[in-house]
Amino acid sequence: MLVSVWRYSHLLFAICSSIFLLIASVTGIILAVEPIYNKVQPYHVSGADELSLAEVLSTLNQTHEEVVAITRDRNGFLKVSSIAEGKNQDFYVNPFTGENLGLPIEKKPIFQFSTNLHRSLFLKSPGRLLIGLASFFLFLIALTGIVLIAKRQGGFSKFFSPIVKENFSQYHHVKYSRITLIPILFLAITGVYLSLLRFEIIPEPTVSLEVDYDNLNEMPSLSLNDFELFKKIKLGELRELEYPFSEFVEDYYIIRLKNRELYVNQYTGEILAEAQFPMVNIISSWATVLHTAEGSILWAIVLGAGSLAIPFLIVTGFVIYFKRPKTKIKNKISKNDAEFVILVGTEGGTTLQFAEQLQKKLLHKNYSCFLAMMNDYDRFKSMKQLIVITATYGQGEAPASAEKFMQLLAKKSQSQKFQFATVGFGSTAYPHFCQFAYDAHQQLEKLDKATALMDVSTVNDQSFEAFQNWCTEWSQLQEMDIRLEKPKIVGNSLPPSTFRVLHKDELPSDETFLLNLKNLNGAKPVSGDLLSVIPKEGERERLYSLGKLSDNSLVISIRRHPNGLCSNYLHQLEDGADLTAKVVPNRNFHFPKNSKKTILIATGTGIGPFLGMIAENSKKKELHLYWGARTPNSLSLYKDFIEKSIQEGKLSHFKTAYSREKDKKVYVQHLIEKDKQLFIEVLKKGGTIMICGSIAMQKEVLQELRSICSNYIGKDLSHFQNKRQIKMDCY
Ligand SMILES: Cc1cc2nc3c(=O)[nH]c(=O)nc-3n(C[C@H](O)[C@H](O)[C@H](O)COP(=O)(O)O)c2cc1C
Repeated sequence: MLVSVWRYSHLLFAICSSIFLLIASVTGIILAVEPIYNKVQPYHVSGADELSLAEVLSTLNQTHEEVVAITRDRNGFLKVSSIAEGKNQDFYVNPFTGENLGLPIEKKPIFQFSTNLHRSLFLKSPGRLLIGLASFFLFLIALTGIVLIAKRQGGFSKFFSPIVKENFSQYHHVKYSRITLIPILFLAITGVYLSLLRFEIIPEPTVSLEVDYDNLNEMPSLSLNDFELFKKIKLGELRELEYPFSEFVEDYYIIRLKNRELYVNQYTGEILAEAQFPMVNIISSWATVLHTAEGSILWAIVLGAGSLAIPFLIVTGFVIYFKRPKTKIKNKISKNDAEFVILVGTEGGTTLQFAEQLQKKLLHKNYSCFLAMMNDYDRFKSMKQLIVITATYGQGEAPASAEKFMQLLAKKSQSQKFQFATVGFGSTAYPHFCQFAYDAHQQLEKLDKATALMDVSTVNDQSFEAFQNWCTEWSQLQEMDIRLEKPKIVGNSLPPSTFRVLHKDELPSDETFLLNLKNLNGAKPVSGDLLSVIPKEGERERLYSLGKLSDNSLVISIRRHPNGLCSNYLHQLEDGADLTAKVVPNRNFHFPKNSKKTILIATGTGIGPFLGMIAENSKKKELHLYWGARTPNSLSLYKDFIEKSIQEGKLSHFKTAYSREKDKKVYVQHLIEKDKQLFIEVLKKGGTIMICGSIAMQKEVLQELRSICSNYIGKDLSHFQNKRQIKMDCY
């Protein structure tokens, strides 16, 4: 079924029931305290459950005047009902000695109030019905939620794989719903069951036993201690025992155990009648225990946690929904009049905002442009150019608004020829980076009438820079000049800060330099974050990976391009000059705090963020650096730093691969192949591998890692990518 159907059902059920669920869960949290409060009362006598009924009854008969009934409650406390001096009395006893331990626990007013609100909202039957329905909705919410998590994680087998942190609400909504799923399901199912019982939709039969009064015997008259049955029944099995009403043989003991009821002759100890409780009664008893946690501190805590999670999940769920960018599309040109058709695949709505910028600019330049979701693929009579801009979800699957695209492509053929271009929005934090964009592109290539204008372009983490780069390339092919505006959604960078240039280190032969910067105000970046620089007003931003050498010293490693506007702008900055730039958080590429062993792989200027990570490795965790460059001369920029770090124990090993050494070309993937034992060990022990540099290198490295994983670990690389053991920042 379509993800959108599951998602809207999940939301609809939550909207219908949220108020009642909030009331039920808040009162549920209070009521989870009651069984704990009861259980800790001093009426428990350890070992008593092993006593036989015969032993307990003879002790009670000796110590108390006229016992009429005994009850063993779910806390394991034994309560005696007796008549003393003509008065009825209830009290707890020590089953070994018969000692009176105290009066029955009285329900506290707060628990009484919460119980009434929890069960019926103080509205009697209509209230009970509403709460019953809310439980049913909770069950449906949990079911649809399970499917949504499975779809999000890429299948039921990956249900508990680590979650990529997109934002607070989304991350914690999934995280806590997974943890509390079991108690929530139990609460929902047992809640529905108890409501059905209450409304007698599930009838609870009563057991009726028949005694053969014509054959009652008073002989042989035995003492209680000699009743075979009473010697066999342990106190732990007992629920309730009623004494005979009188001394007439027609009156008998009534005994209720966990699963059956018995009548027993008061003189001979013979069983007069016996019946198993019907299955419904046993299920009802379990449903009550599971719903109320009576008698179990542990289960009360588990249910309390489940109740506590419900308001949290309701709030974060609504935040996710309301924060979602709007996905309504406005078109001035009809689909059959447009030469340019932009189709969007989105789930969270952000990709649409990028596409809207492109549509806006095309319309502004008087090109006829139509924008729609990929699920609205149709015959577009005037289309000359198709632009597919799509996110990827699950494990490389289509987002909600593109789920029908592949089928529609096959169904609705265009009558004219057209060109197409595909842009994938995704995140390298996921194993199948932009997979759906590649799949859609491949499918389009198969159409007779369609010709690909360019290869698939990818945009990592909604990078406006990457999208703008694609747009520049695409518009040049159209002989247009399009400069996009940043969509509002791309606002997660911090406000601009001023950075003072402390020092510049240069290697002219490699056209590479290092800039040491000091942040004069504002942002506190972490190594791996990005520095966004706009070299000239109106120009697009360029991003550089930051390394944090100390609180006062940041570093970026830059390759100077002959006509590169930004690299030349940065290059001409002298020591002491100020630079205005923004820090863009890049949380998927921060140094993993909990990884005991980490391998860093970089080529060229990709080493920049790693310099910071090494400098910050004051705990001297095992850290390996693999670095690829053209010649050994390229190392001179970093040599001193690396040697010092090795001496200080901040870097464990350093290995280089040079691609332009006389007769042997070595690339980082060759080093990985050679050192595969280390890579196997790091992956197996939960360590992390971080990759920074060119996309081409990333491809080769991933290929090498993939074969190590399948040949030597017996697992797919995606297993480790899912566990966030592979982190990448490649460009
Ligand atoms: C549950 C989930 C699964 C994702 N799976 C992938 C994936 O397999 N490959 C990928 O490149 N990106 C994946 N992403 C990242 C999204 O494609 C990316 O954040 C995109 O910009 C979202 O665009 P949208 O807001 O238009 O839906 C996933 C995101 C989420 C929340």
